[in-house]
Amino acid sequence: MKLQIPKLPLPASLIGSEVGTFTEFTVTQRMPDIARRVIAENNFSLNINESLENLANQLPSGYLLPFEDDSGVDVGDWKKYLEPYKEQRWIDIPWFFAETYFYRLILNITNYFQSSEWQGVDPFHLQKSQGLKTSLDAINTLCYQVTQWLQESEKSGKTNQGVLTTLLYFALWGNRVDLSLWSAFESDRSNFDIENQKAHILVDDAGLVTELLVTSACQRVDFVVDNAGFELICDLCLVDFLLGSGVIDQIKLHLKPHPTFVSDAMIKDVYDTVEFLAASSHQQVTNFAQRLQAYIASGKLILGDDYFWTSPLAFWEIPESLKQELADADLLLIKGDANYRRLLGDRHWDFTTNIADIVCYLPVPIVALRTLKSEVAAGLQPEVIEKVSKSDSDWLTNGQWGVVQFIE
Ligand SMILES: O=P(O)(O)OC[C@H]1O[C@](O)(CO)[C@@H](O)[C@@H]1O
Repeated sequence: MKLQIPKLPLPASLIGSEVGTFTEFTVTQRMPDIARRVIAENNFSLNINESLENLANQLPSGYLLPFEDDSGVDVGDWKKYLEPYKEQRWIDIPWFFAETYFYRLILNITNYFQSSEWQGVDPFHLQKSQGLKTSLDAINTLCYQVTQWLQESEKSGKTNQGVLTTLLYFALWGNRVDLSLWSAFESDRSNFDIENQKAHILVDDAGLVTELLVTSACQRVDFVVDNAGFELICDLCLVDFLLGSGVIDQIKLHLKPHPTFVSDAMIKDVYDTVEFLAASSHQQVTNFAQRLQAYIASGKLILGDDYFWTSPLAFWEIPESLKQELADADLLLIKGDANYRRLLGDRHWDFTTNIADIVCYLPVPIVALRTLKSEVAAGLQPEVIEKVSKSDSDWLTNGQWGVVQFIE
């Protein structure tokens, strides 16, 4: 029988008061910057902006701000989550809690849930839409490429495992902080530098994943989605190929129920993205949008959200109903750094810990596609750690290194 929690004793959580860490830098500097960017990029009232500024000021050394009832359906849950941390400083509580609460508090302050002129206003809308506009060339190229791959697979009557691997890599690198690795691809699509991509992957189980998809009778794959923007496009290309080539019958995307972590995708972001693609002047892009619309209309592509995904809970604290739903899938694809942190409970595991001894609580095989943007990891070989840390002192947080980790 599957365990409900990690097999190993839990190490300490990452917290903001760990001097000199990226965690400290995030809580004391990056999060205040994000709060101030919300002020700059929106037209909220003076009152709201003052409260956001107050939040920004409190983060480096101040105490958690109280949570006012704002008619969000998760208010009762948050009151419970907050109980153990009352009257504590932001830098003294677990980092994952601090971040999820911070984003929820921004919505609380900006009246996201309350009936007011700001109800439903996504404070990160500008950044999400810019993410799409700045990657137009890469989107065109990628859509063209996927269409070709689909045609080839239709002609040959079989699925090219190499193509699937490449699409998994796209889904992985779509999560990078910058798109510099794409430059070769953009200028010459036949010259997409797979070798260079591979050299930056610290654990690469892509072969195991494509083998599972192609050779076993996989019918449904679920994605725990991360960011809107270019990353979501890469994910949707993988979705398109899996459904269009008939490898998989059904895919469910698990999305966030409200704005969080700046660019995390919600159901409305998927629809906005499809609309954006449908308005393109390039036929390969509009065709891609039409295929996505058809998958959604036929129920081959399902979009769902759940408040667990915006909660401060570790992955093993997943509600039973959602866990049962994930059990319907043959493979769970987990995207991005924050979801990976949730998988590991955002704790100080030794980086060489067998990841299967931590993530032993899910009812389905999973693959984590994650570029490293935090000091959390497991399942790395000691020689890999030695090599990468010698070549890049910021390897844990600069988003230039990735993992494709499969756990059965
Ligand atoms: O979009 P991703 O890959 O989940 O990255 C978000 C991550 O980035 C960070 O903001 C750090 O850069 C973390 O707080 C978080 O884990």
